[in-house]
Amino acid sequence: MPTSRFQRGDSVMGRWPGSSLYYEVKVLSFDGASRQYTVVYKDGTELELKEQDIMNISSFQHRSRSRSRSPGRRRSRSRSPARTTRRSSSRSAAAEKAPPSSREAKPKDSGEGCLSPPPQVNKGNGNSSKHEGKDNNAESKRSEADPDRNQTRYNLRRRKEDAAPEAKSGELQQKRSEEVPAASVLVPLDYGGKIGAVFWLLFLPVWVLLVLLQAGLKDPSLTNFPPPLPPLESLWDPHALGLVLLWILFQALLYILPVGKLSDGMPLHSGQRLKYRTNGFFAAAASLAAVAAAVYLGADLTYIHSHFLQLATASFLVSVLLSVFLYTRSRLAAPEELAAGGNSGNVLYDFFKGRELNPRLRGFDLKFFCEMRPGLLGWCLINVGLALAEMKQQGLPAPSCPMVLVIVFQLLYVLDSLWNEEAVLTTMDLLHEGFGFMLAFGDLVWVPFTYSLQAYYLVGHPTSPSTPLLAASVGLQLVGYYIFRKSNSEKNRFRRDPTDPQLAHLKSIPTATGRSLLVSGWWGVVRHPNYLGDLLMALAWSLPCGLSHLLPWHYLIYFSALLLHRGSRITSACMRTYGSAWEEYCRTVPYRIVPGVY
Ligand SMILES: NC(=O)C1=CN([C@@H]2O[C@H](COP(=O)(O)OP(=O)(O)OC[C@H]3O[C@@H](n4cnc5c(N)ncnc54)[C@H](OP(=O)(O)O)[C@@H]3O)[C@@H](O)[C@H]2O)C=CC1
Ligand SMILES: CC(C)=CCC[C@@H](C)[C@H]1CC=C2C3=C(CC[C@@]21C)[C@@]1(C)CC[C@H](O)C(C)(C)[C@@H]1CC3
Repeated sequence: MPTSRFQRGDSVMGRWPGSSLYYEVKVLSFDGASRQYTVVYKDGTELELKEQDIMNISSFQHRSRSRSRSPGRRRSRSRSPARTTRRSSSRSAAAEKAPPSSREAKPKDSGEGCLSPPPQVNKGNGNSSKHEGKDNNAESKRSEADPDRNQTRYNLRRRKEDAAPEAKSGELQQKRSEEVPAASVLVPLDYGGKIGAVFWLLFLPVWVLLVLLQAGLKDPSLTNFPPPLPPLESLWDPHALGLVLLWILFQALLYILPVGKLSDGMPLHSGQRLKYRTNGFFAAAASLAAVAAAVYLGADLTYIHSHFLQLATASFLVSVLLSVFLYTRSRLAAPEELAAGGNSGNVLYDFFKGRELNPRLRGFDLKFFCEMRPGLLGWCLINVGLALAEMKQQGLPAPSCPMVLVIVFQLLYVLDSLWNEEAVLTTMDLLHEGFGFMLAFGDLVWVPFTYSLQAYYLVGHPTSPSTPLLAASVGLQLVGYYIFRKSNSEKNRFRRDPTDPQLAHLKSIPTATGRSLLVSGWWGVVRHPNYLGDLLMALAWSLPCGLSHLLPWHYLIYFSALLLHRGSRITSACMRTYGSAWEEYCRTVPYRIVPGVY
């Protein structure tokens, strides 16, 4: 190899095709004509890499290993990312159980074998877009017709002794779980970075206050925005705080009761799987019984309407205290326990975004609990209180038709998420997000007090929507719910057990991480079919409130923005994790949310 930078036998870092991950490899040969190196990974996988994808080991920052509190968090030297990539077929089953993505890696806690060199890190993120869009339809069709093409793109050659990896997949996964290196992928700052975090920290609470005040106006037209501010002390009510705390503690009690299933979370970076008590439906039933008993004993639920701002303020205080607690305890957490991007070094950004991935108090999972219980069930309770307030205020014998539709639709949404609580364990927040102010505030304030805006609006603003509008609303809810549930369950089932016989008809693309990407079924229609269903439902919740004001459309507008942003974050993160396999997915499934449109 006269003109090559590296010689046969040299240990170098080789970039995994299409990703920003580098693994330690040994040079086998160099082809001067194509300027490609043939390299071999530690597990024997051979791969041809372009010259520019090979780097000197010394150019990588091997940061010092951090302390680890858990024996499960051992890192070892890299095996090939292809280790569990087996075949491209409708199933890449065994591989699916490999440990989670590099997205959970911590920049300051690099493993030894799989690294991203600082200069390259962000380059990979933008790659996907060039493959997206209508122009790739022809390519997409070819891919769909022949999914095996995906595998050949990686140009893998396996050593003879690895030729039948399926036979020992169980053992292999076990090893991978223990040995997976921490890929040191630097995650770009989100939400506008440090300045953005400060902005959101101030803006979100103020926005909730303004929106709620606006909804209380007799004429909540845009011309009357912003509404006059009340004296700040009127927002504070210790009784409201007591009720909020009582509600949260009651939900916590239900959560810890040894009732219902203990579900496995997805494998963590260490390979460990956390257990989650998924008794959400039981909690809903018990809450209903408790509220019914309270009403029977004389509790007046219209208090919720008359003290809406005070209850929201109390919840806000709880969310701030919780965020401070989460941030403080995260300073004591081992780096392995932090979410990717949860350690920017900027206090306000980290406080906002959240540092720790799965903060737990003796098995009590704070993130899962807050996301699924007090806020979601609180939203339903608030809706019931608002329906009673509507009857009282408007002198109705029963809630109005729009009110019934809105609260029944939303109740269905919440009960469905609690019935399928296990599926939440494969969503983005549970898998990748740190728990900080954004989620604490989102779960405890934003969800219960802004998601109930339609009902709050209807209390003071009676509407009489036409029958076709109401029918459209019911239709959208049913169709949206069907798409939402089917797609979420399909992905959850696939992530949990890719060999599930019910998914045998589906095609998937294997990826370098060992997990596969669904490329047919719901996830072959668009890349975020669950968002499509969710958005249709959001539309169904606003329609019964009519078109006179923007307020009842607040959820749809915010939610569209949230999902567009989430979609792009998922794209960037999956691009970092899955590299060219994700590009292949984007080519095969060119549309994101609305087939043929976006
Ligand atoms: N009502 C509300 O306020 C909100 C509702 N939602 C809803 O929550 C649900 C979950 O949303 P969200 O967590 O954002 O996103 P997803 O549930 O879609 O989770 C994204 C993850 O799914 C995995 N994934 C993506 N594509 C594929 C594929 N083709 N095959 C297999 N796995 C794939 C990836 O994880 P990996 O590969 O790492 O496993 C990806 O990071 C949605 O229905 C959404 O509408 C979300 C936010 C707010
Ligand atoms: C503006 C702001 C503070 C945003 C924070 C975002 C959070 C409000 C949302 C992030 C993901 C969420 C999910 C749900 C509620 C809203 C938040 C917390 C969810 C629990 C709603 C019910 C669904 O069925 C769901 C379980 C799929 C969903 C999960 C994501």
